[in-house]
Amino acid sequence: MSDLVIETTGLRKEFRSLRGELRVAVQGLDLAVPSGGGVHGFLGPNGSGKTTTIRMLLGLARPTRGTMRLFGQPVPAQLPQVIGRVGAVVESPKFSPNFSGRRNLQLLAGAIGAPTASVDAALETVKLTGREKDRYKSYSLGMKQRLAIAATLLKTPDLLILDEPTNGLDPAGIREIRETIRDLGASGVTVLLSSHILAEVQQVCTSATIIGNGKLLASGTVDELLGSGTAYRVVVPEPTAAADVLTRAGLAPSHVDGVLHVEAQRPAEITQILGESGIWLTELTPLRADLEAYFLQLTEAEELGHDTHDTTGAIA
Ligand SMILES: Nc1ncnc2c1ncn2[C@@H]1O[C@H](COP(=O)(O)OP(=O)(O)OP(=O)(O)O)[C@@H](O)[C@H]1O
Repeated sequence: MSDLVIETTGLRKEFRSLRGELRVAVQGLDLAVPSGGGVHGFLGPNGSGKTTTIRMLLGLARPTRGTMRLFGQPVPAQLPQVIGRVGAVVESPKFSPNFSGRRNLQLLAGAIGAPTASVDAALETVKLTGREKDRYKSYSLGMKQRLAIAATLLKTPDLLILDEPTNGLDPAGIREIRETIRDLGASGVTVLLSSHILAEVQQVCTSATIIGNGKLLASGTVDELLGSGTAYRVVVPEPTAAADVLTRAGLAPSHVDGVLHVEAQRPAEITQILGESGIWLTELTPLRADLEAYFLQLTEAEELGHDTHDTTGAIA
């Protein structure tokens, strides 16, 4: 039994333009999203292939090549077996503008055979309680987006796929959606959150996959992604002794006012080397401030190396 909710191997999608040109939206993508709840970021610049990947996973587009699994089941072949466990907001859902948010959800619940109680529970989860009796057309964009998420919750999904859910929202709307997504992830639902906004992934996600030009660039927990190959500020009681130990282990640090700056793949490398010599850290801080530098570094490298005839991505 696979412990991955989403798994793609060598996934590829080609489009042919009206002029007959080949456009490769997704190029051999291996995506692995672990089960067990939490929010997994699917991060990439505009046009990097996120929506196309999601559409293929949901059976809305056919892959050119590659395999996909949801809950260990091959899709699209077994999609009918697993789709009941998946909620998705890919494009704006069609709600009746003159009905209230609650009435819209009641109709939907009736159509899919969900219990009436699930409507109020879903409204509460997305914090629309209090506004649920207002007409849909009076809702702000953020409220409409939260109602769309509520609609997916009626069938209590194990996996929720949200494609750029904060697009077009004002700062208050963005904050509310992010809180809702974080709460859902914490409640045990696995959420795939596609985004081109680095700060969003950093704030909301526990793990992430970064893509550029339809290709995998990096994947891991947000901490791992931040900690990968970075420089650290290391404070120890005896910096000279610590510098000797680190130098002997191949991580020659530089001294800055009694503080060491050390390049390492992972922070654990530094703690282990020093700990084994009986040197205990007072402080260990990544010097790179956020995911942004890492993301730009990855996507710029990809942009420089990519074949312009074969890809269509651009740096956001
Ligand atoms: N139906 C289609 N026909 C032709 N090209 C397409 C089609 N759908 C997507 N593409 C192209 O594939 C590439 C990837 O698009 P996609 O929408 O998957 O990217 P994205 O990462 O979701 O971008 P965004 O953040 O802008 O939504 C783009 O260059 C897009 O123009």
